[in-house]
Order: sequence, then structure tokens, then C-alpha cells
Amino acid sequence: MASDPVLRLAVRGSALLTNPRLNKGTAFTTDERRAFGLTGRLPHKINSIDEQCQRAWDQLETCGDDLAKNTFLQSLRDQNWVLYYALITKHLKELIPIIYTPTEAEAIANYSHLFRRSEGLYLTLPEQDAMEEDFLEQTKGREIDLIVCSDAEQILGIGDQGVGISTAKAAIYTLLGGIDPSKTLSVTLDVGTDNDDLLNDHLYVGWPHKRVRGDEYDIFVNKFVQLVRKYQPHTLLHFEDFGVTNAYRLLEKYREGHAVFNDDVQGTGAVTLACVMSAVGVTNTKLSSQRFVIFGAGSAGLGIARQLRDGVVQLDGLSPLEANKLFYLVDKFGLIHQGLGPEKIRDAVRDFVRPDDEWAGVQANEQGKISLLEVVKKAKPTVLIGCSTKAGAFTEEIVREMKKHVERPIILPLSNPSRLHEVKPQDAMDWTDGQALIATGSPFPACKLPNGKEYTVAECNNALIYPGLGFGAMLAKSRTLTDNMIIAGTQRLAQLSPALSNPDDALLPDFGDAPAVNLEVGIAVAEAAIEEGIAGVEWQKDDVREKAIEKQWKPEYGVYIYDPDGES
Ligand SMILES: NC(=O)C1=CN([C@@H]2O[C@H](COP(=O)(O)OP(=O)(O)OC[C@H]3O[C@@H](n4cnc5c(N)ncnc54)[C@H](O)[C@@H]3O)[C@@H](O)[C@H]2O)C=CC1
Ligand SMILES: CC(=O)C(=O)O
Ligand SMILES: [Mg+2]
Repeated sequence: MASDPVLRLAVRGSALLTNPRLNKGTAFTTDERRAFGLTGRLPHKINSIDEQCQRAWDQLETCGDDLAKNTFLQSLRDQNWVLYYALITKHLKELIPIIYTPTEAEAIANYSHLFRRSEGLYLTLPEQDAMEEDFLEQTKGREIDLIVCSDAEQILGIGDQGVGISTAKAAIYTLLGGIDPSKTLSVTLDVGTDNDDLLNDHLYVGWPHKRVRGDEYDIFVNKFVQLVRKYQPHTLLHFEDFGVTNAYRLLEKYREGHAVFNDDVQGTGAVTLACVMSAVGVTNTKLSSQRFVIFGAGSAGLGIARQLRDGVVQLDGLSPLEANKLFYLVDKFGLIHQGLGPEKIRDAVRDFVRPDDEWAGVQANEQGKISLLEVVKKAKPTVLIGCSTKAGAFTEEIVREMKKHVERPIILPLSNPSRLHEVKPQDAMDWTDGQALIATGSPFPACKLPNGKEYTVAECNNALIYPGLGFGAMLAKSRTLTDNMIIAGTQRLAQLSPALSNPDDALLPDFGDAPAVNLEVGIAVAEAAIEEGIAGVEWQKDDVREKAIEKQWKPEYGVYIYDPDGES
């Protein structure tokens, strides 16, 4: 579906040129220029979208570095949505790392200094009396499919940024999930920040106040969620980069009765399960015969542990209790084991706490921690996953120790951006004599193998699956996003893994194929919703593919007809 195949518009002149959803720039046709009062506002030549893309690409290439490219693309989006999405779609592999991880981390860290134009809805705690009015100002009369919101407490691996991320995540929904950008809304929930650099920066654009927590925070977030439920009850509500305690609490609190999704928990869990399923296919073993060490037990780490555990239960038939025993979680206090005591063990990790007697006699380090190295020595993991933000944590000693006990170690350093990865893929490959199966959170170049061949490092990033999960839930008009729907999407992703047909190939599909992959994920998710009886559509499972293709938004210009009674 083109953005708007035929649109009847009452907007004219500069109001049309400054509306990024409607603006076509030099692509307005002669008839449109005459009808909308644009003849004198545009140079003579009428360009095709391909010519516009070429011009934008040439300009982009003059930008000095990736951050400047990110800023350029941001400006382009402010001017012309179709051109922005068309350009990135044409150069997906090169430009996703510019508008998303790793460059987006730098853009968010510099948000206040790069700020040019408002984007989405800003809801600030001290101004919450006006929240309903502000919300309606941006949503009234609009049919919104998706709201991406963030309180920016744990942005990627760079921590508390006060404001940021939602717009990049929403753009990915359009690029990789085919979701109409006019049906998305990015929301910043500004509850202050504990980042002193921002608080001391007089150009900081957010609310310069310590981050508000506790009841006051809950009331503010609840007010927002209730507005979504009241005015946009069918919208998918996507939570991104909340701090770990809020991430789990909010997901549990709101997921019943509304399609709510936490990307860092569920999206990361799903893509990692797909990746491990693919690796297990290469090693010709089963999920249930793995031993998993997860380093960093925050939103992502715990989401991964739960999703892998549920995968073991659903796919291999283990009981949840048996499946829990396959996991060893390591966080700031070292291995999470009973002896740490209740103040160091969050409720959410309870399923995975190791018994003390199992570790009797194991050497704790000088701070009393059972270190990652000791865990690797004793647990002999087949899968080592990093989501700790601790760059270089998978040292040579640790990786070599892992290799002693397993022929093909599965090593997934997932922290973002690239500089925070727990190990460089090439190092992990060298230390395992070319035997490691590797995927990373941000894009990395291929590794050189001892036999002179190259190994493609898959990007295990939730963007390979969350746009499809969201699209599928929306397509089926599902009231909730259930675990079954997520597993269905995950299995479809795993089936598309290149390693399935060639064990030397990447563990996950290439990001250049991410739109087609997410479409397949979306179809699987919508089919699962229909099977579960929770879809809100009249049509049947057999119709899903056709409906999905029909609903995909494409960055193409529609035809505009002037109509004084049309959209103004
Ligand atoms: N590849 C992907 O799709 C995704 C990657 N991530 C990445 O994972 C990382 C973590 O993200 P979140 O889970 O959202 O953050 P988080 O703050 O919820 O979790 C980080 C965890 O690591 C622990 N940690 C920090 N330093 C440590 C150390 N030295 N040793 C052991 N544990 C340590 C923290 O205590 C915390 O529990 C980030 O870099 C993020 O970008 C997150 C979501 C998706
Ligand atoms: C990819 C992502 O969601 C993160 O790094 O937080
Ligand atoms: Mg995230």
C-alpha cells in the first residue's frame, strides 16, 4: 500500500510543503503544483522519487561522520517522510546502523545539543494536569496503531538519558514492519533524570529535576496508560528502555487486558531464542541439552532467560522447574545464588537462583563474588550471553575456559552500542580456534577463520523481530500480545535462519532482509492470535498472508486532488 494512494486535500501552499507526511518536494506533479498553489514555490524540474533519493544520498555522503549523517536523516524526516523512508529502504544495510544502534546511542547522548524540532508527544511530570489535553491535541481524530513510549532510564547500554529513543524505535516499525508512520506515536515520559551531566547542562531540554520514583511515578505512568486505553484502546503500547524494575512491573501490571509489549524484555528474549534455536540446529543438539550462562541480569538478561526457559518448556517438553536449572545468571554481585541474601536478589530473578550447596568449595573473589570465570569453570556453559554493558567482560581466559568443555561454544555478546560488547567477535573466534557460533547486538564485520574463510556475524537485535511481533498483533487486532504469539513469531524467525540450510552461515537472517523477515514473523503472530481466539478480525487464518501484504505501508507518493472539503 502506498502512503496514501489518492488523497483529497484542502491544505495549500507552504502548509503542504512544511507537512512532512504530505510533502513531496520537487516530486509534486504539474497538476498538483497548479492545484495547490505550489508553482512559484518550487523550482521547475519535477523529480522522481529515485532522483530525490539520489540527491539525498549524495548530500548524506558529504556528512563528516555517522552522527552528522544521523542528524541529516533526522532533518530529512522532518521534511518529507516518504523520501526519508524510501532512502533508508534503498540503503537499508548502510543506514540502519546510522538511525539505530550504534549511532543512535550517540545521537541520544547529544539530544539536547542536536535538538532541532519537536517529535512526537512530550509528557512531563510537573505538567501532568495538561496530559489529557496534550494527548488529545496529537491524537484526536487519528487512528493510531502503535504508541512507543520510553522514560529513558536505561537507553541502550548508556543509561539514564532523560529523553530519547522512542522515535528511532517507531521508525524501525515502519522500515522493517511496514507500519504506516502516520499511525504511530512516539511518547517521551519525562520524569526527570539522575544523570548529573544532563542536570548540569544548561542546554538540557528535558525537565532538570532528579528522577521521580515510587507512587508519584506510578500515578504519572498510570495516567498516561489510562488515556491510551480510553482514547486509543486498540493501539499496541510498546515500552522501550525503561529501568529494570519498572520494565517488569509495568509489563506485568498492564499486559492483561491491553496489547502491551516490552521490547527489551520480550523482543530481546524472542530474537535470542530464535538465534539459539538456530545455533542448536548447527550443533545438532537440543535446546534442553544446553547450559546457559547469562551475564547481566537486567531487563534484557532476564527477558532472555525467561524466553529461553519457556522455549525449552514448550519445544522440548521439560517442566519449568527442570528448565530453570539450565540457567546461571551472573550480575554485579557475581553468580546469583541463595547466599547473596534477599536484598541482592530481585523478585524477578527468583526462578533462576542457584542453590548454595552446589557452589560449596568454589572460590569467591576478594569482594565475595562468584565470578563469571568460576561460573564458566563449574557450569561448563554451551551458551554464553552478555547483556551487561560491561565491555570486554568475556576475557580470553573465560572464552578459552568455555572452549575446553564444548566443541562449538555459542557466544552472544548482545550489549549495545558496539563499543560495549562483552567481546569482539574476532577475538572470540580466535580464542576458540574458529569454532564459536557468534551473534552480536550491533552490526560487526565478518570474522576471519583459521581456514581463511569468513564467518558472517549475525546481528541478534530485537529489531529483527519486534516490528513483526507488533505488526502481527495489530493486523489481528489482538487484545493482548500473548506468550504463544511471541513463540510463534520466534519459531518463524528461527526457520528463516541461513544456518539452517548451511551450518557455516549466519545464525540469523541478514538485516538487509529484515523487512521480509518481519513480515513472516507478523504473519505467524497474527495466525497464532486467530488460533488462540483473541483476534478482533472477521477473516480466517488462511487470509492472514494476503491481509498482511495489503496492510504493509510503502514509501511511495500518492496522488493529491484539491478539495476544499478535504483534509485540512
Ligand atoms: N541486542 C539487543 O537486542 C538488545 C541489547 N540490549 C543491551 O543489553 C544491555 C543491557 O540492557 P538492559 O538489560 O536494558 O539494561 P539493565 O540495566 O536492565 O541491565 C544491565 C544489567 O547488567 C548488570 N551489570 C552491570 N555491570 C555489570 C558487571 N560489571 N558485571 C555484571 N553485571 C553487570 C546490571 O546490574 C544490570 O542488572 C545494554 O547494552 C543494551 O543495549 C538490550 C536490549 C536488546
Ligand atoms: C536494542 C535495544 O533495544 C537495546 O539495546 O536496548
Ligand atoms: Mg532497548
